[in-house]
Amino acid sequence: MKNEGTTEDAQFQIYCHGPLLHTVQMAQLYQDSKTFVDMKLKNRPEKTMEEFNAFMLKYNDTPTEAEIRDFVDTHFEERGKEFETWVPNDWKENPEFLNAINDPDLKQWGSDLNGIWKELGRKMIEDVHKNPEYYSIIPVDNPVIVPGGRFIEFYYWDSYWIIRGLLYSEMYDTARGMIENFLSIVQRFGYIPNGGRVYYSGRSQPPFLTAMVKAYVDFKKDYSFALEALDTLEHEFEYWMNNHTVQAKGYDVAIYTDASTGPRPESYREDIKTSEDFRTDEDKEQIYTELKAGAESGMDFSSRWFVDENGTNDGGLKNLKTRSIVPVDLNALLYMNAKIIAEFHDKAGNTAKSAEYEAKAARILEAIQAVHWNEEAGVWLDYDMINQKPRNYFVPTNLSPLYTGAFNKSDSERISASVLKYIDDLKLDSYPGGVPNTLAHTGEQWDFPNVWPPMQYILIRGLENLGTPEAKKLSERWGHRWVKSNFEAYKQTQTMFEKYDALRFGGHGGGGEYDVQKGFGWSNGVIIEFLTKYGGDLSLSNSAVSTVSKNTVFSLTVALLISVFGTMLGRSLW
Ligand SMILES: OC[C@H]1O[C@H](O[C@H]2O[C@H](CO)[C@@H](O)[C@H](O)[C@H]2O)[C@H](O)[C@@H](O)[C@@H]1O
Repeated sequence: MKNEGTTEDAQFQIYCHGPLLHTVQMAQLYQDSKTFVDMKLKNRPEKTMEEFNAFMLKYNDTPTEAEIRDFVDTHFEERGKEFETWVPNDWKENPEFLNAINDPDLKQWGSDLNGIWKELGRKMIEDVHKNPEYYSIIPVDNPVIVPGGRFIEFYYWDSYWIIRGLLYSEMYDTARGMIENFLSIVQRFGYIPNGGRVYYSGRSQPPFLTAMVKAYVDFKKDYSFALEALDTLEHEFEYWMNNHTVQAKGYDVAIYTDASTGPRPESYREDIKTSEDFRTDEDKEQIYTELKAGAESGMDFSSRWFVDENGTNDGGLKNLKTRSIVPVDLNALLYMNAKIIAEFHDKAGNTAKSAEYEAKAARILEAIQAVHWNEEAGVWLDYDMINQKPRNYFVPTNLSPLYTGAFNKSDSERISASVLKYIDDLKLDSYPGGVPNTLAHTGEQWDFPNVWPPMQYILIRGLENLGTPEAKKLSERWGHRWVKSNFEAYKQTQTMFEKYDALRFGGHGGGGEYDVQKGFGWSNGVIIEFLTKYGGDLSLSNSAVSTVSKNTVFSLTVALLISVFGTMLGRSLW
């Protein structure tokens, strides 16, 4: 809640929480709930609120849908008004990475993807800076590359893969500008919101800012940028450690959570519906928080966050218990952040500070080992604080410590053997379209059979990082397959999707609360990096199917049958 009577409060009541938002969103004027909260105000927020109060009085608090539509048309402009056309001035027709690609069709695709950056660029008009209270967009100085589709503003963790892609495309100024926006947001708000809208306040996304700075510095060999950013990176790190940690098994561990009130503004009606079976206001508020914590994890939504009465991952959104599950990835990421901050301090000659962050990293590593490593499963697992037990369900993040380096390198051989056995036991190598996000068929978008680019990246780079010949071989195979499968989808549709389908080579994903989105920032970023990495060896003339194991056809048939039966029975059989 903001100070009553202020402009900020009126803006908050319109876009974040209050009767106006409730009235409009429940009237279901638009197919996508996000449309309304992206619209610009025609008058100052205080005046809009005054006129809304008069409007409600006139219609006895029960205006019809047509009257609400009329109110919205009179007081709001269509979405997208905050941007002007912008072509990044550092865009290059022929960045060097294209020369690393041998296959002519893949090279052309790389060039197409490089061209898509121009379509995904957004620059705010001057009026946003002068009159920010008329908009839900968070003003930032530099233009950004957005994910695409309905996502016309920055998203925190998406930007990591977008920035990496930009760096391979040699768009250094755009990449740096986006990082500088994030640094300034941490300085202004203390943390980075989920996305670039005021209605995303109260929750963040997996913390990748420090890794963004590291990526930039590694590309440009420009440590001075890291040193300028260092205070802010520490600030963000401490924000997570101070506001997101709980105790599990006697260790301080981080969880995803949320600090706002009410349903998600951008999915308001959907959250009200989910809360219908909860009786008290307090219980409704609890489920809203679980939903928003799920959004903070980036995996909104997934059986990963369901805990039913038996302590399993069965159920649906009503069973969300995001805040009671200690997530492997968040703790692994915080470990990586502490290590990078220690490295930057070391470069700056701040020996004591460097040691301080090394010690923080060591404590996080100890907690990851004690809370998440599971000898029986042979991998890291999320931890259920309600039932005080590990959650033995597959999510790619179970392998995320490999990517962030949160494992004991001297143990690589042993870890490699057990992780590869885990992959084999779960037949994770058997899906032609990539490794699914979970094995639970719930209809949620972060569940089976959807495959997400950031998770393929973390798996592929993590196995490479593990460093044994077997792990590296699998990493490469999955890398090749991911490129070929994305290419197949592109060849058929001329489109890059936000998510793909494990069961179909070249198939795109679906499910969840909105239609599959096209564009798409992180998908393009991951492919540009992988084309650079594998482009010398990859050829489209090798049959796609030859890149997957011999079990594929059998496993695929079984997977399809289970999916079909699961859908017929209306529940997960996975
Ligand atoms: O409107 C529903 C949700 O949409 C976003 O989440 C999804 O898209 C993001 C942008 O690509 C991505 O970062 C996230 O992982 C996706 O699940 C948004 O981030 C959510 O807060 C929002 O409720």
